Amino acid sequence: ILNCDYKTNVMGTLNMLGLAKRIGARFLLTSTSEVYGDPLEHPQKETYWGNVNPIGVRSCYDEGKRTAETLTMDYHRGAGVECNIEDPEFTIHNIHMQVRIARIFNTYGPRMCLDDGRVVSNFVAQAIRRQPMTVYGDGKQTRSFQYVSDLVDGLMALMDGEHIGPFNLGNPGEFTMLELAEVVKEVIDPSATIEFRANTADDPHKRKPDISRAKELLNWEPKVPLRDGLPLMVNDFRNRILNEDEGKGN
Ligand SMILES: O=c1ccn([C@@H]2O[C@H](COP(=O)(O)OP(=O)(O)O[C@H]3OC[C@@H](O)[C@H](O)[C@H]3O)[C@@H](O)[C@H]2O)c(=O)[nH]1
Repeated sequence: ILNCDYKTNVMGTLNMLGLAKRIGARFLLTSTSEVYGDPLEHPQKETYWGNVNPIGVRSCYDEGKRTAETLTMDYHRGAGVECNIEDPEFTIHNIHMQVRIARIFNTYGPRMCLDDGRVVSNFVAQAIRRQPMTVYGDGKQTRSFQYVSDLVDGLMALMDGEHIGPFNLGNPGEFTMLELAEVVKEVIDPSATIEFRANTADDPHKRKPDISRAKELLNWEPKVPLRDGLPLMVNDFRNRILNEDEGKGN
């Protein structure tokens, strides 16, 4: 049985590349900072090949996205070659597809799933519900959090521009999980508490995008720092959690 991540990222990408090739569409691959694995280079540039465990519990996602990048570049270079051996002329159509690749770093914002398990949505929902924020491991691992509207601007600049990528799309503002919990406390509830839990295997120790390439070639950089973006997400989460509670008759 194949893990869903692998099916989506490999077979899904292959199906969509085939469709894009058939209809002549420009193809956007929303790849991920996870292609860098537990990085030995910091911050991460697009030229870094990464440090991914090929047989670990996150491998289906990480390697699935890495394979998706490989397939996308192969289709771009014309590996989606079409030949017909029954054709006496034996014609070969070497089709070079228009592709774009974004490596998306941790992103947050309104309308995220309340319970998808990601750290920003977990901490915000927990603090609003007056539950302890669950910090995995020692909380000293870092991530760099991008507000959703910055990501959308970056993706549009990428699709409208002439460069293939890959491009890192992320906010270089880097926080430990303990620092993130402090910001959530400031914004939602100064009396919020934290609770330590075991971390998942192969969790990257640090992550921060080098966005020089996107700045130079896409003329893009994020505008919304965490302390400005978080309150916008909190309003939306408060409303939805309140509606949920009312729905239960609480
Ligand atoms: O409740 C939580 C959840 C998570 N964490 C920690 O927070 C960090 C970030 O975890 P997340 O699950 O939010 O995000 P990850 O960095 O693992 O992957 C994320 O970034 C790249 C995207 O492609 C992935 O889809 C996205 O989930 C990890 O170190 C994790 O251990 C907590 O401390 N508490």
